[in-house]
Amino acid sequence: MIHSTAPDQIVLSARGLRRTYHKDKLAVPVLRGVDLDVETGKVTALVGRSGSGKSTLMHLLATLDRPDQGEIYFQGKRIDNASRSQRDRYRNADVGIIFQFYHLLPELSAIENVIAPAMIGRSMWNYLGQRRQLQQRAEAMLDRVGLLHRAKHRPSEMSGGEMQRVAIARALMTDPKLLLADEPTGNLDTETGVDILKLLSELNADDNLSILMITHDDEIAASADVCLRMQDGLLSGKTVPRRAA
Ligand SMILES: Nc1ncnc2c1ncn2[C@@H]1O[C@H](COP(=O)(O)OP(=O)(O)OP(=O)(O)O)[C@@H](O)[C@H]1O
Repeated sequence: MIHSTAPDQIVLSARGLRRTYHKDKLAVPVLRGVDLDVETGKVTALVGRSGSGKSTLMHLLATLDRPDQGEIYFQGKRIDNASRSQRDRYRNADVGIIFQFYHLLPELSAIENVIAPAMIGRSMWNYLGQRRQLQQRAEAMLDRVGLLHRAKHRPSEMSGGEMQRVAIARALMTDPKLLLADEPTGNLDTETGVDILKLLSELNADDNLSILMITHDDEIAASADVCLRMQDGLLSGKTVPRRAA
């Protein structure tokens, strides 16, 4: 165990996670027994050299992939072996997920992209009944990320920073407790990256949103509350003082 924090102060935890990829009869053990505690209300950075398994771990934590061994708990409840519908609920509502390359749908406007995941699993009638509420919520989230004026723009008409803001607004639609971010500034210039980090920091401070963020950037890692390092398929962690903005 990395921290000796009380369970209600841990939003997400993992014990003994193992994941081995198999390619051309070759076994590539990537995670060799990862223990992890993500503290509630904190920004946690996940660092490590390229290929060390950060994205593999993030995929397991997001239930986009399953571990070969080990357990994952969200707010004390086991999720890695939960039913498909429980895992869908966790992935679609309990956590928000953002990626380096935004993963927006190119044919949809910003606001349609923000609303789109809310349509998954709803019948058309159910969606139509709640359309006004979803629209209002999406507008509020776009406003929260400073992008309401771009609501009708498509991704091709937006900058990288703007697209990442749309992705963040989309992730916030369900009022998640935890944001999982895989290199959220990795595709942005330094200045835009700083703006996105400021926004994430505000969401953490104002809305008590817990954040787990993969980063290659030492400065970003140093600005987090906790920094976890992936090395040789295992995690080591330390708490760092958050630098004054
Ligand atoms: N589907 C897969 N099949 C086989 N090997 C894979 C697969 N996905 C990842 N790997 C291998 O697993 C290792 C870890 O990959 P992963 O993407 O988790 O690393 P990372 O730390 O996120 O790297 P980066 O910082 O470059 O994004 C790498 O050696 C990669 O080649």
